[in-house]
Amino acid sequence: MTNNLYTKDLNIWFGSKHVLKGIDIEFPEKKVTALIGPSGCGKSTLLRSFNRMHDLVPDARIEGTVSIDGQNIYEKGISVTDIRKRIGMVFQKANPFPKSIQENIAYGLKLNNLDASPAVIQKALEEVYLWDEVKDDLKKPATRLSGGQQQRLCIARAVALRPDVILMDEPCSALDPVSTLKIEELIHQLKEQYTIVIVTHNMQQAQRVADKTIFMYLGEVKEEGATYDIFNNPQHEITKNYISGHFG
Ligand SMILES: Nc1ncnc2c1ncn2[C@@H]1O[C@H](COP(=O)(O)OP(=O)(O)OP(=O)(O)O)[C@@H](O)[C@H]1O
Repeated sequence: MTNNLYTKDLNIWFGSKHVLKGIDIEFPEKKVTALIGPSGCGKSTLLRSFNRMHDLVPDARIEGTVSIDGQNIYEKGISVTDIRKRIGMVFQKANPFPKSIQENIAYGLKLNNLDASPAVIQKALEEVYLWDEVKDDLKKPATRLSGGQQQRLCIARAVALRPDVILMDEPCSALDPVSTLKIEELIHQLKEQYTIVIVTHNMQQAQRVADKTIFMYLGEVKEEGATYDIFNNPQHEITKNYISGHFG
């Protein structure tokens, strides 16, 4: 059985607005896939659908399949907590809980009845290269960390649950260039263990981090392929115009 993430004829509406139209895509395992496209084309809506973030949006309607490990995450009776354990999410703005650094990691572990021992917390912080920076401050509020450190803590929080997939919605857009570089290096390391899907407006970033790139336009997938090919040999005029910065 494969734990590949894929969608089949995925359609999403908000009220009468048809926001995602017949999305059929596959995310290669233990690779980074970038979702790019102009503002409002549906990148975040797609990303959020992968861990059922639209469940609480009253006028959202979802049809089609989002499959992980051969299982449709929208099937009746599936545990959303379990889905979110397997498909973690990191947001645009770091959102640590108003708790200590160690409690930020322990919280999700306890919620999922997993080992939340100091050794497990240390390992998660080491994986995001934060341990050395915070090991003497584990009981201090996470909100005292810098923006980049907070974002790495949020990634550690996701990693601690040993997910199959990590979703990242513009994870560097609020960060300075040095912190951005650290997150990009971290993404390179993390893909050895996790499938990563990243939404980014930054074309250089997509080229630096992504193995595969998907260009979306008006709620549809216009073009997809190896990142090098999308940026060096786009098949559609609209992709070419977008990646060369003619609109966005
Ligand atoms: N909860 C919601 N209710 C109604 N409409 C929504 C909702 N969320 C998103 N939309 C609409 O869906 C469309 C796609 O939005 P989405 O945020 O997915 O685009 P995006 O490509 O991620 O844009 P950006 O790059 O600006 O973040 C937009 O027209 C947006 O207004």
